[in-house]
Amino acid sequence: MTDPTGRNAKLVCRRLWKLYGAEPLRRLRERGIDLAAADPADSRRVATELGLIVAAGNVSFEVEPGECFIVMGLSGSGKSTVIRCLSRLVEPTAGEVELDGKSLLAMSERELIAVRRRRMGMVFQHFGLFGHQTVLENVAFPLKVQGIGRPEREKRARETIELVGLKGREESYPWQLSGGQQQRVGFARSLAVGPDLWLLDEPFSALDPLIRRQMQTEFLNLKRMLGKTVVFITHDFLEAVYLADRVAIMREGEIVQIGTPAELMLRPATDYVRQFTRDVPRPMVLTAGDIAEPLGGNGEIAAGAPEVRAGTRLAEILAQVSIHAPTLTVVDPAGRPVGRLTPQSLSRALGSAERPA
Ligand SMILES: Nc1ncnc2c1ncn2[C@@H]1O[C@H](COP(=O)(O)OP(=O)(O)OP(=O)(O)O)[C@@H](O)[C@H]1O
Repeated sequence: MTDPTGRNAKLVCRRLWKLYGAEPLRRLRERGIDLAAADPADSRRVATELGLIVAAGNVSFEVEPGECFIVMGLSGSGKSTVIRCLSRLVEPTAGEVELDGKSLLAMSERELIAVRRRRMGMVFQHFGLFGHQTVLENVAFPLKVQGIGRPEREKRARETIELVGLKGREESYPWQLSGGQQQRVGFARSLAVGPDLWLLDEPFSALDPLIRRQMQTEFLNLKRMLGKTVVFITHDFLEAVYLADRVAIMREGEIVQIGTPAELMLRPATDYVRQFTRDVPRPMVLTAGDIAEPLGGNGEIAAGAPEVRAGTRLAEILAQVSIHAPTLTVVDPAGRPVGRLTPQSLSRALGSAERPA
């Protein structure tokens, strides 16, 4: 699908519903509800009256090529349901999922299996490794399923194992590895087929905090290096703001807000979102560009004002200048002025006060 700006979304999820309970579509129809056309609030109300569980209710988002899109929500909010619907491991009740403009819901079982095997890489919380197979066999497995001969699949598996930092452990069994190493095998296995969509369902939740932080950094490096389009599920807001280009916050099967980490922090749509943003160390997440004030009417910049790149984190700026510093000129990567950073905007961003709309 092409969005209004003419860009092509890699993945589109539109008006997706997943209702648990007996014969949801028939029973909703009897009550005059067509999920595709009805007002979502009416659909939800009637579904609830019928005793159905709304695991996903009217979920819509688009993911750009190369974007890391994180779905964040507390337990039971519907995150796993959504990510499973994207690959049809869970069959949606209604809605649309498109990968590169092609409907996944319209695909035959055969086509779907081919897409899953060749174009999607999936990582799960509990690693999902085969305990009786070596690291090499685990990673080569998806290639074996594709019918690729042993020499080629082992070559590719070894390359991917090296990519995730496990060179030398090819002959180990999962039980001989730490949790972090096991998840690296999970990553390698999901990447071995060279997928263009990488789906990760709470990949770090089972890891100790320190290992988790290390794996998050390595995930970011891998993601940057490989340029994959990512949909990532987490219940940890800090993890989401650290890793995401954009975050969708879910509650009771619905998306409450979608935005960049900075947008969620500076302009939370509801108190629910605001609660998550409270504990985030703002200087570590917000950048000069996020809080820059517009330049004057004719793009004037203060004469002699020191420059700072738009992508510079506030923590870095604070380490160099005092909060009482003069106004800074914010410049884009080409050095063009794009805004200004005043002591007031800086202190407002660091306090709890939100930026005026
Ligand atoms: N197979 C099922 N049958 C009935 N209800 C289900 C089923 N799977 C999920 N649900 C319900 O759907 C809702 C969303 O569940 P889901 O697992 O998607 O949430 P989640 O945000 O991923 O939670 P968690 O982080 O605990 O895994 C919950 O109320 C859950 O009980």
